[in-house]
Amino acid sequence: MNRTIGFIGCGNIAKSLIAGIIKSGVVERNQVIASNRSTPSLQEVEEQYGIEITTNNIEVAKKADFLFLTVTSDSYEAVINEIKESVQPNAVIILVAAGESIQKNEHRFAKPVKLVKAMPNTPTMVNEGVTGIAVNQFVTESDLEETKSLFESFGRVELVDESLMDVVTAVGGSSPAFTYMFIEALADGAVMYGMPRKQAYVFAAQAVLGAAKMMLETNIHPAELKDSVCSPGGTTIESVARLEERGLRSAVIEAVKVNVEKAKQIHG
Ligand SMILES: NC(=O)C1=CN([C@@H]2O[C@H](COP(=O)(O)OP(=O)(O)OC[C@H]3O[C@@H](n4cnc5c(N)ncnc54)[C@H](O)[C@@H]3O)[C@@H](O)[C@H]2O)C=CC1
Ligand SMILES: O=C(O)[C@@H]1CCC=N1
Repeated sequence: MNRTIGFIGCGNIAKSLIAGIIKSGVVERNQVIASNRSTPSLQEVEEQYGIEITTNNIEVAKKADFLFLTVTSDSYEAVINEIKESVQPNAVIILVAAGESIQKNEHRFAKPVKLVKAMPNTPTMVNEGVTGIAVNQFVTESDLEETKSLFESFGRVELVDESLMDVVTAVGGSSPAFTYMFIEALADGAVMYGMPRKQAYVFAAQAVLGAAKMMLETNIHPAELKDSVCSPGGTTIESVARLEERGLRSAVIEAVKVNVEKAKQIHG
């Protein structure tokens, strides 16, 4: 891709996206530039990925064909006011922050700009991301194709109606955190019975990875896949019954609910 990719804000999600982009080879290292308020995270990405770094947001805005706004939502207004006169007229600006809508940010730019609302997740770093995207009316078909191939270079992409973006935040953006909690708990159980912790993490993480892959590759309903693990009179159904008793499913559904409510609060 003969494009410059810019990041304003170089925290956790920017670092995951930069890793995904560089590892995929979709652009060369010298086609990626990132800015941040402070330097430690910039030095980290410079050392690890050899990209260009700066503490000057305007420099990034001037250079970027694809401009990721990877600061948290409380900095959006200030950052947009700082850069809005410097962005390239044809730049595609990618809003990554939870609760930041296309409409709110069109008002901030106060001129026609190509806006993409994107909600990625950190597994982007290892080429297994999932990103939901929605676009405004100034994004052309070819911009959309390029944007999709950028995100596809490090994972899956789903085009969604913007009204579903807070749900994407919960089920795609935040859910790796819930999954790590599940993996950790599974490993804790194994450690309780004497398994070395390192080995317990291998079993727990690989089982989660394998189960997810099996579902995506076979398209079999998760209930059917679960049933095929539960041998009659066996061990698994004992655990399934206990997880139901302790409300695993309703706890997870509640987790999605509070996530969506929080995003709505950020919308204002
Ligand atoms: N962490 C994640 O897994 C995901 C995060 N997001 C969204 O991305 C946004 C950023 O999240 P994180 O990366 O987790 O936060 P973070 O706190 O790790 O990164 C934000 C970075 O922006 C920098 N920053 C703040 N104000 C700035 C300014 N005026 N100019 C330049 N840099 C500035 C901070 O120094 C920090 O390094 C959030 O709004 C979040 O909703 C979206 C998807 C996944
Ligand atoms: O915690 C957050 O607000 C962001 C959104 C998705 C993942 N992290």
